[in-house]
Amino acid sequence: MNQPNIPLYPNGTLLTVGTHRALIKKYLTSGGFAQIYAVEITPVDTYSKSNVACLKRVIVPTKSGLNTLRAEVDAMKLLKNNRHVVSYIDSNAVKSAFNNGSYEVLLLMEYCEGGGLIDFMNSRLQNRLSEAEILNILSQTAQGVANMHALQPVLLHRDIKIENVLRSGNGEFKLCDFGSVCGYIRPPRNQQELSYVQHDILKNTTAQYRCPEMLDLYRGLPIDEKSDIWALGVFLYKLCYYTTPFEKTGENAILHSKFQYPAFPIYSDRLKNLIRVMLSENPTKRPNICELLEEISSIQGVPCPIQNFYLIRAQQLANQIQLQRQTTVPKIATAQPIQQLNARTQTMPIINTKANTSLVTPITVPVLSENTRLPALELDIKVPQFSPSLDKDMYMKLHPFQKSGTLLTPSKTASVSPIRRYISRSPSRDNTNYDIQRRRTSQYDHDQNQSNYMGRSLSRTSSIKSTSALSFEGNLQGNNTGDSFAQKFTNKIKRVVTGESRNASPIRSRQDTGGSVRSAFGAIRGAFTGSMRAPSLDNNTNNSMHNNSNNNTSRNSSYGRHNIITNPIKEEDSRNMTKAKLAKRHTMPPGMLYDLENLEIENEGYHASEYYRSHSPTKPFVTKTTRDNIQQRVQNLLSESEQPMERNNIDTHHTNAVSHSMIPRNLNSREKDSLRYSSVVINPLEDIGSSPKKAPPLPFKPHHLRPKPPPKPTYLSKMFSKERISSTATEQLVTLDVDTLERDFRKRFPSTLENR
Ligand SMILES: Nc1ncnc2c1ncn2[C@@H]1O[C@H](COP(=O)(O)OP(=O)(O)OP(=O)(O)O)[C@@H](O)[C@H]1O
Repeated sequence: MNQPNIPLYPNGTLLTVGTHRALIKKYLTSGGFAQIYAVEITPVDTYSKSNVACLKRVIVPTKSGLNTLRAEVDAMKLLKNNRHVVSYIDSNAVKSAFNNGSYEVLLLMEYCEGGGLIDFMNSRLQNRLSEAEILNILSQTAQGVANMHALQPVLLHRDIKIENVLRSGNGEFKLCDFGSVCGYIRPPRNQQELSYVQHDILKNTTAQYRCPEMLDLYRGLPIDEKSDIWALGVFLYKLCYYTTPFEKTGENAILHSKFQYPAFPIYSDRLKNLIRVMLSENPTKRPNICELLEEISSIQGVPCPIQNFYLIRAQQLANQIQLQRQTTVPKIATAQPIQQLNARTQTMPIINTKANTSLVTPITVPVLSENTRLPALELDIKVPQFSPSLDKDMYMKLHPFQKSGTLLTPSKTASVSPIRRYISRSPSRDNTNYDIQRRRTSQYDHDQNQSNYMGRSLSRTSSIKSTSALSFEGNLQGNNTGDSFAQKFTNKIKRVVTGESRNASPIRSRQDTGGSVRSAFGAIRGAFTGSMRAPSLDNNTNNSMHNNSNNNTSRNSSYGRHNIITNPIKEEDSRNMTKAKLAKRHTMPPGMLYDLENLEIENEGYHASEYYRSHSPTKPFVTKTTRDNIQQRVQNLLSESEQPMERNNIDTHHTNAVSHSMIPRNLNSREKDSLRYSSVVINPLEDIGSSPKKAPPLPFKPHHLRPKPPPKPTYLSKMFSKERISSTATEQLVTLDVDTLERDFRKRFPSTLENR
């Protein structure tokens, strides 16, 4: 849309804008599409209580242009009365008196006396912004963005940049220019859609702020909230260094997120790391807006200004599933409560950063509405603060979120950010900084603890701001043993879905390194499809709550075997699932997996992943046949590893650590050890059959240098006098006659037994 050359309104011009009258006081500037004026309005704006406002005048040459303007106005209406969004006051559209057939749109909004952020930055060319100032600006801008991302369906800004942040008279920063807003953009499914999306992106975004998935649509990734996070990353970089990270390097650098930090000015590693994670090439590795705000607040040492609405939604979803399960029988009863639930909104408290910390401003979180877009942060009811005087029964009746809301502690502790779990203190350009290994110790209870994690790569799966602030009902009762949120969340969801108690849940192991919010969703999906996650995938360990059959397995764990607790009923299923998952993991870029899986589910059989895999210029070309081959190979590997093998057949390609059952009996202990601990990285893409690598021949060890085996207990020498104990023999050990054992024990420790 090009701005036609039209004369400016002279000062003193009186206009009618919707229900307001506006008197032109001063022409301010012209944007790419608009003239901007300071005006005096009557009646005064109810939100700002001011009679000074800003008038944006846009000439729209065509009707389609009018639609674009309508989208901007609608977005502003949705985001009205938010502290960090330029607030909408009124608007109208009239036929233009200057250009035949064109329209003139007048948009009244809150006046930002402080001008643009760009002006503020220009005033600090010599004395660059301090880290505190940068964090303050970023936090306020991110809060504006959070208002958009909290909407359902989500609203993307798509043009976050320095130029689109303004400063109010009292120094607050506000997001403006909603002319590019849109919803989630699914990956285009054909060439036509692709051209359309490409054109739309070129038109509505700013080159330096475009994310990799916008530049390379063949990646088959959706354009979602993470594209705004990328733009915020560029925004943050520019706040620090007054230039964008890809200013000189261009598109190729954006595609692979290659950038450097200038030596000056000097900022903390933590801030630099924040830039790094926000500019992750893989959108799933970028924090969401809530996680971002949690981290910013943590660095600032203030409470996080918002609650993590993504988690709240997940909890609501879990609640709905529980409700659905409870009301499934009889079937007729299900429809009504679920519909009612969908139409409802849940009020959540939100803490204002700058306001008195005791003040709890409720945030309305829309509950899974299907078509309606609901405003995110409307003022609604207040949630009572929990105090000892609060009636316990009343507290128990509260919604779980209200309960957790009552436990919000606006102390420094609450500001501890879980994002630190996955942000390494030392900046690195490697995206693999996200260590998916879960930390087992208590990490985020205390500010002090934060220092313990300096320099460590921590899990990003835990994305809740603090256990005290957001923990679910069940978790509030237990002490925080350091299990990450993801684990608790997975357990919670699983319990919600299956109705089983925490103790009985097989996914409670501390060594469950696979737990994540995603796995929780997997559980939800499992509930929908009727297939819960395979227990063996959870890599559970010894669990005293398990039944006797499991105890045998867990006991084995002390002998260095994998601590996988298998469910005898589903063992076969779970093994198949493991194989399939392994095969799939090996054939796809990990970041794409989840999106593509979802995409295919959404598109009901439309194999978008196939399409994009075969068209992507940046990803290796993996056809279905190749993938099948790989899957086949991985399956072969798995089945081979289950077979006992002779030494000559042992292919160290196949395994990292050779299992006991694979070690032939006729080897001496040294040979066995060297086999057991030989570590070779599996490369599933390598053609296994073509070049089998054999274990290097072991050097001969003279007999006198070999360690002498310890003397065998008498009962063993009787029963297995000729053969060494095999792995199967351990089972027979357990079935040994008690009398024999006691006799042997008495012989070895006579006094102990006699004292009894
Ligand atoms: N509410 C406001 N208060 C004060 N100044 C404003 C306000 N809104 C806009 N401006 C000023 O006008 C400039 C242009 O506004 P805006 O970005 O909304 O117009 P635009 O035509 O969409 O511009 P572009 O598309 O080039 O970003 C802003 O950069 C800012 O300096």
